[in-house]
Amino acid sequence: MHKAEPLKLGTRGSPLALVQARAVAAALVAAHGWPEDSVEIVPIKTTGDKVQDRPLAEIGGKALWTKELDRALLARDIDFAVHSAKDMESIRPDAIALAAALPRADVRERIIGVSGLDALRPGMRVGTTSPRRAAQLLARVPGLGLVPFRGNVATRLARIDAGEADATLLASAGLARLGMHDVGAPIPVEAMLPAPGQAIIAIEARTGDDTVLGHLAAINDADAMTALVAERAFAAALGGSCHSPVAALAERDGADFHLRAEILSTDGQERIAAEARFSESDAATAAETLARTLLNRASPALRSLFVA
Ligand SMILES: NCc1[nH]cc(CCC(=O)O)c1CC(=O)O
Repeated sequence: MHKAEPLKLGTRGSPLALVQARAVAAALVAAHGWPEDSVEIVPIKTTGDKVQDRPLAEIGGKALWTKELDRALLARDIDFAVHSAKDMESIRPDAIALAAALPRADVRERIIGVSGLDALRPGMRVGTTSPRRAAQLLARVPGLGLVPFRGNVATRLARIDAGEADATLLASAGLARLGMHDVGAPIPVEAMLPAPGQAIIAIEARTGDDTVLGHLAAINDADAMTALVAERAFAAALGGSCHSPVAALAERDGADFHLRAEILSTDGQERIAAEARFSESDAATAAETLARTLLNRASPALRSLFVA
């Protein structure tokens, strides 16, 4: 049974965020057989959207994508919030609960501007402000130039067209959701491991709001949620900031899950990778153990990028 009052879905207002919000609204309406207008999309501008000219790491990190949505959620201006899981801090307020994850899209990165990773040469310029992407690229091609490249997907593509850099990297999932299925070349995860949460749309609601949490449970994808729990527990256990180059990918493998992860120095010179197998019930503990293993193998300098 659905009440007359629509459920309010909070989202950022970027084109990608709005597509993702519509996907969540459509999934909810379909799962419950509700009328179209039973979910209202409420776009909310975040600090991350307002400040476009500086790297995220410099202006305060991932909280800038969530703060205004958190506030609206706790003030009951919205009933739940939709996020790119990749953009969420690894530690979230206790009053906010991870309610559901949509089925994961293509986890791969795509390279735009050149034919593939192998085409990159020292001295070429790649546009990115992601410490992970920068470090992964520098690990492969020392001497690569990096230019700061923020802004939404369309802006970044326009900057390549304008010659501001030779290449850039974007998540395949975001491009596909924007209808750009053929832009750039996909990079195998073996060559470039994605960010924790990449290609997962996550939904948060108020802790204890059992009505809303119950509605959202109907659209949860159990495998995506398990992967997300593992990847986020890994990132949280590392204790890094948005300056710390971290990659992690958990995937179902038969009855179990397989987690691959790596941490890198900012210049890509040091790269520590490891993997683990785990069952659904111990996603978080297995990921925390893997994080400690990686930190133990890291040099003091690399470790200092993580544990305070
Ligand atoms: N940092 C911005 C962001 N957040 C989520 C995606 C892509 C969609 C996803 O991974 O779910 C993107 C763009 C990109 O990095 O290419």
